[in-house]
Amino acid sequence: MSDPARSASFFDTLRRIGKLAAPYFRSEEKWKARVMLAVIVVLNLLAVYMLVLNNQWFGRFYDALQNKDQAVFWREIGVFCWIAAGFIVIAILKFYLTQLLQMRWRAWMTRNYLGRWMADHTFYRLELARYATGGDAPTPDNPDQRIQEDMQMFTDYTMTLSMGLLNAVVTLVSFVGILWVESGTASFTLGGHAFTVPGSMVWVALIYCAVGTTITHLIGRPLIGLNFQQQRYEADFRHHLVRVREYSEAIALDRGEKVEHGQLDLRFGAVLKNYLQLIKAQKNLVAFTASFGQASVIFAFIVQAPRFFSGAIQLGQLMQVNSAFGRVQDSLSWFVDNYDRVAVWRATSDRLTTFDAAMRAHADASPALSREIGATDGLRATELDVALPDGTLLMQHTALALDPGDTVLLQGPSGSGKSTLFRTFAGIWPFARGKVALPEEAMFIPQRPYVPDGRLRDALAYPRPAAEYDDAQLKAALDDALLPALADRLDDTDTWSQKLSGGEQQRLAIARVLLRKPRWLFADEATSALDTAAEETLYRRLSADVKAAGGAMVSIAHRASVGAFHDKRWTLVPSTEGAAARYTVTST
Ligand SMILES: Nc1ncnc2c1ncn2[C@@H]1O[C@H](COP(=O)(O)OP(=O)(O)OP(=O)(O)O)[C@@H](O)[C@H]1O
Repeated sequence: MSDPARSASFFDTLRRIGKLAAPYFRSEEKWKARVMLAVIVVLNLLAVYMLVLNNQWFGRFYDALQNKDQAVFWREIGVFCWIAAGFIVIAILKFYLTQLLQMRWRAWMTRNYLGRWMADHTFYRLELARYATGGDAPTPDNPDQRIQEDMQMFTDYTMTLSMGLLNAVVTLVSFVGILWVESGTASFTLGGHAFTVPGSMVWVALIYCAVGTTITHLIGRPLIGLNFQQQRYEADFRHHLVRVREYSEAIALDRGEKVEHGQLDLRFGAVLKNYLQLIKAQKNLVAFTASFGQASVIFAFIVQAPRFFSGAIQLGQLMQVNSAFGRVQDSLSWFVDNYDRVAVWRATSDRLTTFDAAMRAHADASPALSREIGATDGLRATELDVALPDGTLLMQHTALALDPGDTVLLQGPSGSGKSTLFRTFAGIWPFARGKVALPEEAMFIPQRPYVPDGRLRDALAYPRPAAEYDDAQLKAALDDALLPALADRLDDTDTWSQKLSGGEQQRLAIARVLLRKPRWLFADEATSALDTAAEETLYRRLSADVKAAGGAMVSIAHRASVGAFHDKRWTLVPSTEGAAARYTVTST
């Protein structure tokens, strides 16, 4: 995958961020969102106004001190209390509303992305697309991280950084005026010419911060790419940990701990290596920003010292200029202070942009396979081309038909594409072309059924709600699928995918079929883990059920005994040398 953080220009990134942020403010929640944002902006402006009041207060207060004017001193203490109270109320409101908006925004964005990811098999196809060649659509890694972490970071950073920038700009505008007036005119001679500079401290601040920003950018530039990589290494590490947990039994049986440990070490090593580089880059930046910050504490005093000691200005004015300089310098240093965060923000939004673009590309792609439901009495596949993600053709110009009452055994060598043909019929395989028509949606039993954790009745009814069936129906399905021992455990909650044996999970998948009673059934190695007697009982039942319902069944099975329960054969035969596709399908 390309690294957009490195290639995109700053304005390009801003455009991307705008594109990611805008949909929420145009969504069904737009009025709530816009009003909240407007209030937050007003609160930020008010906060700056309080700073201006505070600066003016500084002037009056220090003058009172210098003049030893007690009456003014106490009056100004009272004024300060009011300013401080306003400041506190604004700070609380600002914090609360900002967090609230951020949370709502994240919730909306997460739901929106989740909806798009789960729709139209996008979650499955994006995984497939990672191995595909030839497409120019971006291929995002670790969608889980993008949905769970990036969304939170994006909304957080967008809010805090944009409000911070707004604050900086408004503070700058407000205090530049004060600084201009209070810092007076500087006169100096250079090369025999006398110069007078109005608002001298404004220029000093500008030059000071321009130098600071440029140096920051030069020192901090590597952080953008490093942050981008860091998130990816962390996600890879986490992903591998999850895989070890999921396949714990298989790994333990294989004695694969050493290999997995090595793999985990490798991934964690990548995390650490990048992190070390990140720390080093950050250290340089911290060294500079800390020096820059410290220098600014005394910088204005040094520049103003001659005017103060010559008596041209009072202590109050000196303090006011110093505080105004501090504010101007603070705002101009926004970039210096936030470089780190801007780098993370940029990396996060780049990752979300890739994810968004991949989902869009998927949604916009017109499927090469036309799939029609309801227009025929049976399955009709015509001109069917099925390929692998890398473009290799498994079968070409294939025509297949399935009529009510048919029971077909799909045969062929391992890896020839039997399951892939099922995926094509199901409409989830994107590398297929041609036409498939079905009378209604069929039910598929995959090679490895998915058994969710939780209550047994939910796992049995999956993906339908368990409430659709009563206890008698659920128990009967378990009995008929040769799982009577589970019939009394409908309300038990467990990690079924780890507790049930392979054969029990296959029987649970068959129990689902018996419960749903589909007319059109595609079973992929549905009984491969069962003994022959159980296999015979279940196939006899399934075949009788679909025939009675006026439908049909296609099964993939390697065991010859299964053939007895099927009237027809579809066979994938290796093609002759030089043929475009690897296999040809014969129907007998
Ligand atoms: N997601 C994928 N990405 C790349 N190749 C894939 C993917 N899924 C399947 N394939 C490849 O497609 C080919 C056909 O796979 P498929 O599972 O359809 O074979 P099969 O005939 O059902 O095999 P078996 O009898 O062993 O189950 C195999 O070479 C497999 O490696």
